[in-house]
Amino acid sequence: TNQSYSYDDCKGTADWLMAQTAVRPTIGIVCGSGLGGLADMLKDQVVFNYKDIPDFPESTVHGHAGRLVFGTLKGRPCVCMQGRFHQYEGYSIQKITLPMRIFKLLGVQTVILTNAAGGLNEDFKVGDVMIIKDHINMPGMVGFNPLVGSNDNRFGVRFPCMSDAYDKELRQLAMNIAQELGYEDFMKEGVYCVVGGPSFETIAESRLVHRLGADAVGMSTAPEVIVARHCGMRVFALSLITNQSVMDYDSEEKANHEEVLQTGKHRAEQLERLVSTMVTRIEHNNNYA
Ligand SMILES: Nc1nc2ncn(CCNC(CO)CO)c2c(=O)[nH]1
Repeated sequence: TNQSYSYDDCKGTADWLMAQTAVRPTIGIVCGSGLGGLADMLKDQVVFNYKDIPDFPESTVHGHAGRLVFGTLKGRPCVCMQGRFHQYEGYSIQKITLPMRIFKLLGVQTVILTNAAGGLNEDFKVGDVMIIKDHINMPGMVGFNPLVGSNDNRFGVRFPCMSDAYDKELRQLAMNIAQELGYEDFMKEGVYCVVGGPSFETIAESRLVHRLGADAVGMSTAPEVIVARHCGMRVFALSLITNQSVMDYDSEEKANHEEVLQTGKHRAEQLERLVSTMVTRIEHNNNYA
C-alpha cells in the first residue's frame, strides 16, 4: 500500500513509546542483517516488539529480530532498531522510513545506520567495514523516493539538500576511533548503491553500478538516510562487506543470505566496539551543539 504517515500518526507512535519508557534517546541505531547484536550492548533495556508498536511494520527477514530496544550505552540514552525494513518485503517506502520520523520525535539527534552489503571495489575484502560517504539511490532515480507526496514542513523542507547527507565530522570521528582501536586495516570509505532486491544483482548490474562509482551494493539504508536528513538528524552509516559481488561471467561465486549473516557474526564484536565508542564521543559533541 502506498499509505503515507502524517505528522500526527508519527507523533502518536512517539507519544505511545514515551508513555512506556522514561528513556529519552539522543542517538538512534539501525542494525542491519546479522548485526542485531549491537542492540545487546544497551544497558537498562526497555524492549518493544515491532508488532506491539502502533503503525510499526514487522520484520520478515531472517537475521532481523523485530525489536525496538531503548537503553543506555556508556550512560548515553539510545534507541536501537534490531531489524530494519526493506522495500523488497513489500512495505511502502514511507512505511520503511517511518522509524526515522519516530526517532526524530523521540528527540534523537544523530542516527547510526549499519547494513550488510556486497563489495564492488576490488580493494575490498569480505569482512571489511565501509564507512558510507555518499549513496546512489537507484530506486529514487525512478521515483521511489520516501519524500514523494505532500511535504509537512514540521519535518523539513520540500526540496532537501543531500550533498551533505553523510556527516563529515562523524566520518572523521569514526576513522579516528578505528585507528585508536587498531581497526584501520579493514576500515574503508566509499559510495553505497541501493538497489530494490530481493534478488541479488546480476553481473551486468554489478558492473553497471560499479562503473557509476559505487563501491558497495545493498538493499536498504538510502531511504532512511533521506528521511533522517529531511528532518534534520545527523547521519553516520557503515556497510559490513559480506561478500564480493560477482563481477565476471566465469566466476563460480554465488551471493547468498547465509554468508551475509555469517560474516556479520565474525565482525560484529569489533563493530560493537566502534559504534559504542562513537556513541560516547558523539554525545560529547552534541553537548556543545
Ligand atoms: N552481492 C550482494 N551482497 C550483499 N550482501 C548484503 N547485501 C544486502 C542485501 N541483504 C539482503 C540479502 O542478504 C537482506 O536484506 C548484498 C547485496 O545486495 N548484494
